[in-house]
Amino acid sequence: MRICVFGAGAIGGNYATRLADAGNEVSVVARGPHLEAIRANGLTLITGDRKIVARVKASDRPADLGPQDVVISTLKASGLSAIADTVAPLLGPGTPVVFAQNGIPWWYGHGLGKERPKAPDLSRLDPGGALLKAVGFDRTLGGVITSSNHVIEPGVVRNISPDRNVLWVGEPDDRQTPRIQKLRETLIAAGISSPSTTDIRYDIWHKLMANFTGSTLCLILRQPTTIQATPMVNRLARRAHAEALAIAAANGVVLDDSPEVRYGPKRVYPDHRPSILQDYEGGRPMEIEAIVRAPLAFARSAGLDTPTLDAIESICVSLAESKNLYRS
Ligand SMILES: NC(=O)C1=CN([C@@H]2O[C@H](COP(=O)(O)OP(=O)(O)OC[C@H]3O[C@@H](n4cnc5c(N)ncnc54)[C@H](OP(=O)(O)O)[C@@H]3O)[C@@H](O)[C@H]2O)C=CC1
Ligand SMILES: CC(C)(CO)C(=O)C(=O)O
Repeated sequence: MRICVFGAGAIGGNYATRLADAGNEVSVVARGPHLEAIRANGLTLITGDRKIVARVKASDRPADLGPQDVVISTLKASGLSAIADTVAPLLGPGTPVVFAQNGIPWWYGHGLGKERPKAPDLSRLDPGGALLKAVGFDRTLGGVITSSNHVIEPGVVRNISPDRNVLWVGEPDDRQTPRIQKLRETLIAAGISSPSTTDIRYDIWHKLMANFTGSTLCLILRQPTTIQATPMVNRLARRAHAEALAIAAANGVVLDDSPEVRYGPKRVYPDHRPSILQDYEGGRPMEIEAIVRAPLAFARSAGLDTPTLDAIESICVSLAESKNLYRS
């Protein structure tokens, strides 16, 4: 399969290396020293005691890479304008674009079943409707990630969750189409788990519980995910979690996500600095809109009180704005 991974950083580097190693014709859109290193030495993934090196075509100009069977965007939600501006040369007549990311995606309101309330205004996730114009809903596929990765030096990605390396993919209206089936088979053959899903929004909200109620606290405390093992922080995470569950439920997504499993004593905390904290520390634009503010827009449209999450929101926004990494 001809696959372009657009934004092959921590997550995309992991997926691109595995997909290339499995025999697909993989190209990547990357930039800066990371791009130079990929061109010089290939893309390297270190996972457990394995080291996989893949030679992939790499460019910062999608026009160099040509039409694809599928494009997988692993850009930050805050960086998706790159897709809007430059994706066109990667698109053949039927090329789908998977938006693999954390948080509420820009297309969430499209394909929403009638049994669920209308989504709130999410236009800040796609300013000016640029993604809609450049990609369109027909090509759009959702992608939900569970995998912990860091770019440890240009061209080299370390995966610290070798047993959890998942990419759920789904149509916005949850139809089980041949293109979803084929994509899942391709991912699975490359060692990326891709369970079938009949409700991609369930997976979006389920993953969001980790980022909205846990990564945000790591950001505030500038600590890895292990902070949730501290009793007082753990109580705060549980309060945030209860509010977030209520937001999802009010929007028709009833999650099977018990606080005991997510924040209970049996939980094993990987020593991972969540990507939103990595961005803050690295001075990169932060996914505040998709991970914090959009979910709270759902709370407001449902008339819910969310005092804990409101406090978390105000601190996260203030931190991000203080470094110019987000603008309200
Ligand atoms: N990292 C993790 O462990 C996890 C991340 N996620 C989610 O996955 C998504 C991707 O995150 P992650 O992989 O960490 O992000 P990264 O920043 O590591 O990867 C994105 C890559 O895209 C590059 N890029 C951005 N804009 C362009 C452009 N215009 N042209 C070429 N390259 C570009 C970035 O380059 P540059 O560095 O120069 O900006 C970077 O290398 C996010 O939604 C994140 O929340 C989900 C689970 C875990
Ligand atoms: C949940 C977590 C922390 C790891 O998968 C993540 O999504 C991130 O780093 O953004």
